[in-house]
Amino acid sequence: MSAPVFSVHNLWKVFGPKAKADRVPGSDAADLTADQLRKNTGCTVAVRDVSFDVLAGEVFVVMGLSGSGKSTLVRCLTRLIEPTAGEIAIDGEDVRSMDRARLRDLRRHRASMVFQHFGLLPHRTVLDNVAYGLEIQGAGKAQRRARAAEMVEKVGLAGLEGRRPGQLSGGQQQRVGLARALAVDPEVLLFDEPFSALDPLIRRDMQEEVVRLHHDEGRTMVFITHDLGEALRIGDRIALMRDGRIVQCGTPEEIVGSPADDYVRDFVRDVPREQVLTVRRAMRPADAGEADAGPALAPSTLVSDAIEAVARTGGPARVVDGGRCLGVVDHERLLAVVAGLPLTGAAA
Ligand SMILES: Nc1ncnc2c1ncn2[C@@H]1O[C@H](COP(=O)(O)OP(=O)(O)OP(=O)(O)O)[C@@H](O)[C@H]1O
Repeated sequence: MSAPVFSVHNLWKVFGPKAKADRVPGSDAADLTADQLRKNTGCTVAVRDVSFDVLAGEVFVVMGLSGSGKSTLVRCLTRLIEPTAGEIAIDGEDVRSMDRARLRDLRRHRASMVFQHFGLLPHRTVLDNVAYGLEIQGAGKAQRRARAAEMVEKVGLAGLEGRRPGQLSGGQQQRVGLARALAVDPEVLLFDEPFSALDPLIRRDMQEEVVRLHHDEGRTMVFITHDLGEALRIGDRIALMRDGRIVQCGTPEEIVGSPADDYVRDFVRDVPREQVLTVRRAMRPADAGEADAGPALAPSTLVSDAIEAVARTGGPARVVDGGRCLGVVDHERLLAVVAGLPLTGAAA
């Protein structure tokens, strides 16, 4: 397992008069309903006793309905919003005790944010917009133009360097925002619902772009979305938030295959399970003779692909890893996944 980049422990953010807000974490007041707390103290709990790690090289998605606390949580990571209580570390360094200079360095070099509203400078060209972050960092002109040109190419905007943001589509503008964040080569990219203003096709395009960039570079990413489909497509792990809490944190397969409670179960109810769950989860132990016959599938094969293999041959398929048969999937197991039935007697 890789090392954590961000490590968050018992984090709280309570909005409201500071003297009152500071007393809420861990107190009885924290258990009041949102309405009662607001009436009694003027405070709102946006993030409530949250702990998680973001591991090096992963896409960590923070998902939840509007108002669940996603933006507040992610803004707390670099103290764009000051946390009320708890601990945050980046590469083991305490973020809450950083002074202004160190914080500036954190935001400029180590954890850059890509916002939903791209924040592009309207009178500057694409190239100059991309170079902007480097300019703030104090890089020389030749160096920043060369680096910006490389990033423009990387996000698929080659040829449009000289345009102004107003001459670009929404998707292209978002690519400029992405290139600008990448140009400073941050350790972590933080995305706050970057694609929610885009139409669905362009949005899909940008999701693929993020996944591609991630595969090419292995850069750590924290990605906020309220769209479950988006979370499942791009997330290595997903933290699902509700009322400021993380109700479940896990891989898409864990969230869809083993929802932690009724809220999560309801949230993922309409997900096509066969497109998220793998045969590793669906398989059962092989009976005598089954370990040597039938098509072989890697454990990471999606159930939807396994259905095709099993339908074609008529018999069970083997789940094979490094030459070893881990178990088998047959019609019954695969149908149980599609139907959302519990998988009893799993092989692993
Ligand atoms: N500056 C603020 N002052 C008071 N309350 C706030 C402030 N910012 C956010 N909140 C409240 O904190 C809670 C969490 O808000 P937040 O914006 O983090 O949610 P979100 O999940 O990002 O929502 P969305 O998807 O709509 O952006 C909400 O109840 C919100 O009203």
